[in-house]
Amino acid sequence: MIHFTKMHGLGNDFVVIDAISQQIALTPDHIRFMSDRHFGIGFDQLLLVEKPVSANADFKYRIFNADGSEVAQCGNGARCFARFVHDKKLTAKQDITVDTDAGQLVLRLDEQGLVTVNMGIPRHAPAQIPLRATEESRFYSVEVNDNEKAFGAVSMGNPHAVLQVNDVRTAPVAELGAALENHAFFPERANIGFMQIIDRQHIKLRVYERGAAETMACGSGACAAVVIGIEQNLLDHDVSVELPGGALKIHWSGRGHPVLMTGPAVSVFEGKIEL
Ligand SMILES: N[C@H](CCC[C@H](N)C(=O)O)C(=O)O
Repeated sequence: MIHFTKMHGLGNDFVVIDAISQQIALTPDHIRFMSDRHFGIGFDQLLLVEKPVSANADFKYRIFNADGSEVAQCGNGARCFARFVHDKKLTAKQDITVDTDAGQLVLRLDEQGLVTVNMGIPRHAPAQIPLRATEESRFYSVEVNDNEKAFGAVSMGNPHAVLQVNDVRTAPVAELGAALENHAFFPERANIGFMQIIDRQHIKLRVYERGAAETMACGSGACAAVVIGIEQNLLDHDVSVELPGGALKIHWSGRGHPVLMTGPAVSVFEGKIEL
């Protein structure tokens, strides 16, 4: 029997499991079953809370997409992680350091119940995203569905491509998102963002996520869109990102600095499942 908590960050939903007090051995098939919204529990990602790897960290944070793939970053999940370990009294710290497969994050729960995550320093080099490109560029382009598509790309610990669109409501998220997610240009696939610039401090964004399809919100996607928008000189350093599930505040001071993301994290229900 596995005890879990169902949570969400702006509608990007998660099953969160304390894998410190419970012995967990999940296969990709287990994860795909649990993520199924008809035959399982239903989630975009599954988050495991584990013992830290580094001496200075409080926990290890592991992330699995609905398709069973393990990945190294999930921004909305990081906020829920902070709320989970706080509510379960696994820590009394306000600033929580977690190890991930892409480095460390620092999570801060504030008095209003919002969580600010230091999402780390963006990676721009093609080999770090990764991309099948030799030169770094503010705009890449590939042919997809017989059309040339231009986009910015960055890693927040996971790969993101961001296209600018005139209106997110009419953007071809499902079709173009799926085609680009699996394009050969991305050796490890990619999360695909569709960004509408409102002004230099406000964007609207929809994200077709790697391994989960379109979600109500994508925290690392919001960070990636702001970084790419700043790199393309379209945005200032503090941006409100409006996603279908709600808004995130993103701050980035520029190259060599970490991205800070602030937003809510909600627990919905407790459950248990027999696999
Ligand atoms: N689909 C992402 C992981 C979840 C990211 C998203 N839920 C977030 O809030 O950052 C990937 O495969 O890299």
